[in-house]
Amino acid sequence: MTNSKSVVILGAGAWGSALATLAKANDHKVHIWSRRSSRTLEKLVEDADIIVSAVSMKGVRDVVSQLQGLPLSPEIIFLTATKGLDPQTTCTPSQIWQEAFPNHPVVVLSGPNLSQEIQQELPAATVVASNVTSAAEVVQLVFSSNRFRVYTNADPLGVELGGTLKNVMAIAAGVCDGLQLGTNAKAALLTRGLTEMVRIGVHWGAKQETFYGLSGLGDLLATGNSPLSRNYQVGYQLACGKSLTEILTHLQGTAEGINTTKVLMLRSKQQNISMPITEQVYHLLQAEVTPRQALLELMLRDIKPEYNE
Ligand SMILES: NC(=O)C1=CN([C@@H]2O[C@H](COP(=O)(O)OP(=O)(O)OC[C@H]3O[C@@H](n4cnc5c(N)ncnc54)[C@H](O)[C@@H]3O)[C@@H](O)[C@H]2O)C=CC1
Ligand SMILES: O=C(CO)COP(=O)(O)O
Repeated sequence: MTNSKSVVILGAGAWGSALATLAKANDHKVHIWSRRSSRTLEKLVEDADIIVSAVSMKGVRDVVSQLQGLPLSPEIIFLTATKGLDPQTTCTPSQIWQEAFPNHPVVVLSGPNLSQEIQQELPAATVVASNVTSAAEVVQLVFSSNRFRVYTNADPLGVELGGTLKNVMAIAAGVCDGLQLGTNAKAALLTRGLTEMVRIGVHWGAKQETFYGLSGLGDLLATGNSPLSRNYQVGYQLACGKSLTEILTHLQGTAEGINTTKVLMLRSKQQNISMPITEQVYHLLQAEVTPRQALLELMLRDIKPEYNE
């Protein structure tokens, strides 16, 4: 197949494996690399067309610096699928990739994509976003199929922040369900959660409308309503009385929302952005409030108009 691409996926976790399945099903040559791989990164990326980063946030700087020392073809497209924020700089993963590889196109992939459903071959849709449209279109072709519908978007920051900020709201949604607060409360939480995501995202330079698409609202609905989401599980189990340490001992994989909440708190304080839900999730994760106290704090805030806060 002439359009077959060589795709190297960094990270053999749940998401890296699911992305590998999708690209392989389209007859692309796929190699997965992990810290435990026997093949060296240098050998693997030799003929790569696309390097996909599907490591968790804590591994991003590490893999970036490993690649920086290697001779890479100038044609290589970097695709980042990590949903997190750098604790040191508050940068997004794509900003880290772009800074390290300024002459390569960087594409962001994000959407309502619970990996277990994708591995079960259930249908899903996602977004690939880049400042370089042609690179986003190459990635779109690599992953599109009759069970994975891929849209392009020209707002990489908005697409990336949609998938990242929603993890904090997914923790809150898990709390809401764990406390059995009902459908009205859940609808209110997700709607006000989206408002909060838009507020911070737009302040950081993303486009408002991006948050109403698949990577914002779409992912918020998926993870805020699914026990398959690790972030939702953290919130749900906190509401059931477990400690964060206990939850993390048994959790399969990474719940990025925990780190993201801390980074958001730091940045929103510096920039004076109001983020009441994120703030309560933060206090809850620090064990400074109980789930019920966090709920009361939110319900008893000053009353105000729905918009123009
Ligand atoms: N699982 C899912 O449904 C989805 C996950 N994501 C995002 O993808 C990222 C990865 O998630 P999962 O695969 O689910 O997590 P996971 O915990 O299953 O896997 C994380 C991977 O990162 C690797 N890693 C961590 N630190 C590293 C380092 N220093 N060097 C090399 N590799 C390192 C781990 O070895 C592991 O392979 C997260 O940011 C997550 O938010 C995005 C969409 C869907
Ligand atoms: O981002 C995801 C689905 O789109 C995965 O959510 P969790 O990381 O909470 O499992």
